[in-house]
Amino acid sequence: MSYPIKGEHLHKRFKNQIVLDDVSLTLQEGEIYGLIGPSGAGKTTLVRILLGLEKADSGRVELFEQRPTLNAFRSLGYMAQSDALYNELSAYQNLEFFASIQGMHGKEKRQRIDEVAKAVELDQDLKKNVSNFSGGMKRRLSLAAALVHRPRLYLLDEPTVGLDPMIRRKLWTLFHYLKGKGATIIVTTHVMDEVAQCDRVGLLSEGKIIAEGAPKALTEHYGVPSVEDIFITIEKEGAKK
Ligand SMILES: Nc1ncnc2c1ncn2[C@@H]1O[C@H](COP(=O)(O)OP(=O)(O)OP(=O)(O)O)[C@@H](O)[C@H]1O
Repeated sequence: MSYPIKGEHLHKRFKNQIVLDDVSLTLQEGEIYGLIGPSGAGKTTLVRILLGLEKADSGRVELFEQRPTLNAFRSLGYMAQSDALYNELSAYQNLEFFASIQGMHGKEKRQRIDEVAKAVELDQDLKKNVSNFSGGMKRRLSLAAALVHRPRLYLLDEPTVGLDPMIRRKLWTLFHYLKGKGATIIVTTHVMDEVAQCDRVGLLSEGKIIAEGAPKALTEHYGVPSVEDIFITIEKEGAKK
């Protein structure tokens, strides 16, 4: 079994606030791993450190079992929480830009842009300027940009925020399809019905992973109806000590 991503003993502080406190996690190839936690728990910071966009104060990150290299970064697809799109360009031009910086060109690039645009149901909107897009359309375009170079590992930070339930469901079908093709996905979410679709979840609270495992096994272990209740149970246990 190979590990597309491994973070060991990660610590991060912003000024005197401890944001990550000895976090370790290892993703297995071909799994969907959900990073769950209340607002401010440190999910985005963790994802950014795993990606190399933020530096940990201490700890170690490996991508595809090596210290991160530029080549390894080319195998990543990142969808940030806020859309990093060019508003004055069309959706097509945006995808063309992201495909080009990943070294794609010619017919392959054009075909791939059509493919990813269809996958997120924006194929009819490719000529429109992004400034005319709704929030949900921008989210979908950001996802298409993360998919365009066929990465092996996806880091998706709240990919479905602001999307209606139908589109959300379709995107999850797409995530399962990507997984079926061998991709590994780490996804942050607040949406509890999405949690159940993950192979494993890590519960992040105040900068620590307080529980990790398959959603069903976790809820059974804690004897609670939902993953959300695990946070409450652990908090109550902590308060008793
Ligand atoms: N660049 C920064 N400078 C200072 N503080 C920061 C910075 N980035 C994040 N923080 C703080 O670190 C904490 C964790 O933030 P982070 O964005 O990782 O949380 P999150 O779990 O992703 O939250 P959300 O679900 O709301 O996106 C927050 O208190 C945030 O204010």
